[in-house]
Amino acid sequence: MIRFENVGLRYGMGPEILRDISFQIPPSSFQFLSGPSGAGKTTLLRLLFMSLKPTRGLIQMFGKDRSRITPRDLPLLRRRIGIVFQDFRLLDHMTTYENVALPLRVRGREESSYRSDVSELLKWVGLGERMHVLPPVLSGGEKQRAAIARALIEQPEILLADEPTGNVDPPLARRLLRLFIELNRLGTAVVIATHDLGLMEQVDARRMILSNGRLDIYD
Ligand SMILES: Nc1ncnc2c1ncn2[C@@H]1O[C@H](COP(=O)(O)OP(=O)(O)OP(=O)(O)O)[C@@H](O)[C@H]1O
Repeated sequence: MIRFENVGLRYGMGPEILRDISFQIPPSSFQFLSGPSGAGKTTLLRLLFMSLKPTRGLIQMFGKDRSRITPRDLPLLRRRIGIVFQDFRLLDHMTTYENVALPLRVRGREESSYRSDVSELLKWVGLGERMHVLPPVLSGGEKQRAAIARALIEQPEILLADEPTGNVDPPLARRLLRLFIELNRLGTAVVIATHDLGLMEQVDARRMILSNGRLDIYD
């Protein structure tokens, strides 16, 4: 589904943040992406989301060569990727329901065609009672779950999550992890960037560890 070969990345004239990174993400796989602060986890997620281009190496996304993907191709390809950013990026003037429905509305879908899907998904992440409130009223964990629901509404083939348990207490972190595992069982590939060792110990999953620009993989 996704293949990186000898990928390198530097910002501007700075040092290479990622060096000779090679890995594949198979469909329906589950992996943690870890490493010390500043190791390049967010940078690698941005390469996977195609919001950055590598400075060298080969990336294939869904069988397409990244260097041949134009800005016009991006919206369609990105629909196959769900992403949860570290800072959630919810729109404060829209309700939780409207935030989650937004990707579908932007595509011109009629509300009647997706209303029940959005409600079901919000119930699945445990926000059934909170769907009509504005994000500023939500707790950190609720915002996190709203951002996850928004990333999932288009049924992506892969979910990328940047420190999804960064701002939540351990019971909620376990609950979010169960949600990701359940999603993965339903067939979605999952990449969770985290430096929470406790979280990683709870699942027997592939670990991709970044340090000093290099990537080690433990299957
Ligand atoms: N837009 C940018 N321009 C220049 N340097 C950047 C940019 N974004 C990130 N960096 C640098 O790249 C390195 C990797 O950053 P990145 O955010 O990918 O690390 P991270 O592993 O996600 O860190 P954390 O765990 O602290 O979130 C850091 O040294 C950072 O300062």
